[in-house]
Amino acid sequence: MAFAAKHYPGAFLIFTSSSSPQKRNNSSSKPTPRRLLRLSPPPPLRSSPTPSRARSFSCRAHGVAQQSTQTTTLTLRELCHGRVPQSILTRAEEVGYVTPTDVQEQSLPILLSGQDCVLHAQTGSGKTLAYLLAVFAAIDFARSTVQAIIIVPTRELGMQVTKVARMLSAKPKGAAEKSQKECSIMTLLDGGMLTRQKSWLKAEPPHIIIATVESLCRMIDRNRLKLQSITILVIDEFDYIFGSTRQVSLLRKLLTSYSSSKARQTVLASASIPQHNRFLHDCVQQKWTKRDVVHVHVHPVEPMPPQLHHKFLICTRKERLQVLLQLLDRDNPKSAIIFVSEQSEKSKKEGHISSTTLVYEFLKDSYNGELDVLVLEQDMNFNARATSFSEVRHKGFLLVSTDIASRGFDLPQTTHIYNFDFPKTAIDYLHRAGRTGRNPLSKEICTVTTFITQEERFVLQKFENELMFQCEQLSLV
Ligand SMILES: Nc1ncnc2c1ncn2[C@@H]1O[C@H](COP(=O)(O)OP(=O)(O)OP(=O)(O)O)[C@@H](O)[C@H]1O
Repeated sequence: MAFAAKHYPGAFLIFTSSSSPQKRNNSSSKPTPRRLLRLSPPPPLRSSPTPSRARSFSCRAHGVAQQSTQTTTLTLRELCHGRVPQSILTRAEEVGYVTPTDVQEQSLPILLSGQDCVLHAQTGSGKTLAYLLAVFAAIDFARSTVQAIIIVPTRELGMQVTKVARMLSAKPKGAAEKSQKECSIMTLLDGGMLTRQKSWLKAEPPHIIIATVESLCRMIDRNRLKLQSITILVIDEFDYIFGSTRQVSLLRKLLTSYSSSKARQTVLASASIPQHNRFLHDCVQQKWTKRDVVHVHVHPVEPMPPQLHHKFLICTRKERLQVLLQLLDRDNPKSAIIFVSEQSEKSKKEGHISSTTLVYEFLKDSYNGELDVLVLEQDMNFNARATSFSEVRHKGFLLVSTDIASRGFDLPQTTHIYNFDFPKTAIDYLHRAGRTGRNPLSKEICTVTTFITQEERFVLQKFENELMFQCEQLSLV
């Protein structure tokens, strides 16, 4: 750190700290990553007239000398002490959140100090709890104004985050009836007229709003909602929202015109940030965040959870359904998600059957009611989507889905992922694979199997290099 500060004043600083010895040992059997963590800081962005003061924290430097041997044995309660209300911490313990995960351990001191933060850590690593604790620390329950906004890319992720937030803000067991004012949480998600929310905003504004960017901006544009009192703005899966041409302009408005980065704490979370140095620079330049935004980058040389086993199988498209059935029989998954590609507009117009329907119908016939087969895709109406989403929550299932389920979906019982159709990009692979292995404190092995044609082997190899994992070939018997 001293070296970086001396040689690159005002540039990105990379801090390297080790995780606990136990956690380090877990990764010792992993294949050697093909890229090593760069320990020296990148050169300053000379083209930038405003030097960025963003800082990067990287923990668990893999395969390089450790600069620090610091280990944390603090519990979540100790990490949050004096910042997060006691009732929230008690609830967190009641639902089983006692030991912090790596990303929580690294980010909470920064988040709870009120600094802007880019949370960059593997899928299933516990980013949601980290930012929710920061939200609860930032709001004053006694004030009836909207103080926190959490932006999510999809309705399903919004429902999930709301569930966790409400679980944390519920009254702890045995707490006095009126120990403190309750935290109210409203959702503004796509689908529906949001009539109830309009009256709610008028009568007594909630403390926290969890919203998709389009629904939130619609409320602001119609003067139903003002953001002058917000103290914290979180954008979950922000790289996905920035990547959507429909949503990006609204997001920019939200970050700069509807509220100012100076007046709020801004937290951006994702497991994938392509060109993250460039992105941090943009955050400062575009005034999406304050200049001292911190980049908490956990496991930078291991973008995917270590407990995932990656396999691939070469077969023709015609063989795929039968091969899927064979694999399901052999793997006997507790629960599995089968990812298929979204049907193109052209294919719809030509009247072809979608991959989702094809696989769903096939599996339903094959299992004949023995196993719950569900489907989720963009084109379904919101009620049907909500039904599928709540049905998969509590039991074993086979969920056939497009990439709509690949971001943020937390179904910890999922033991297997099948890429029935090949993911378009390495980032898509990472997020699909990340729907399994979602118990950050467990070492249970979960499997990701990708069906490819001979021609697609080359592309999968590229994904392996980019995401630093190894894929084992399965053969057909
Ligand atoms: N401290 C903790 N102790 C035990 N379980 C935890 C802890 N923190 C989070 N979890 C659990 O880990 C799982 C994954 O957490 P979460 O959904 O926050 O991951 P994420 O980092 O947001 O992943 P993604 O990038 O895929 O959205 C959840 O089931 C959550 O309940």
